[in-house]
Amino acid sequence: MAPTGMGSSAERPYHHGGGNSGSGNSNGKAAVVPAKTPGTPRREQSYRLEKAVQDPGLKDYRLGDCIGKGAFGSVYKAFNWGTGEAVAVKQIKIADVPKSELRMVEVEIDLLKNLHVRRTR
Ligand SMILES: Nc1ncnc2c1ncn2[C@@H]1O[C@H](COP(=O)(O)OP(=O)(O)OP(=O)(O)O)[C@@H](O)[C@H]1O
Repeated sequence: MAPTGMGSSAERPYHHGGGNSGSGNSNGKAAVVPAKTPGTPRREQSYRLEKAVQDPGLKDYRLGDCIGKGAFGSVYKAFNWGTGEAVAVKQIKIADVPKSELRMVEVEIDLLKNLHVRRTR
């Protein structure tokens, strides 16, 4: 995510929703969004063993288990040290994104930045 230790293939964090987490580097992007409400279908089991790269730009967050995978990235459980908020961090390896899809990824990131999901209980 995007969060961590990066060359051109590394991922840079890009986050929102609960904290002041730094800027990361310029090679990848990550988004931090509130975790979905309980009961939302997830694919947690299959990704338990995959570990997130703890990007310095996400120093305010502790990244945990991988809870899902999309076309270009992985989503991890995360915890905001400052607020105690549980969030989901999506890491996208920019090097893996075809140039023709980059714009779409940027649009998704903008959407996620403005997304605020509240727990219902
Ligand atoms: N905020 C969230 N809380 C909990 N789980 C999430 C959250 N966001 C994503 N996930 C999980 O991570 C998976 C991957 O999400 P991601 O947004 O990367 O891809 P997608 O939208 O499902 O697929 P694609 O990348 O093909 O569009 C989701 O299917 C879901 O299981």
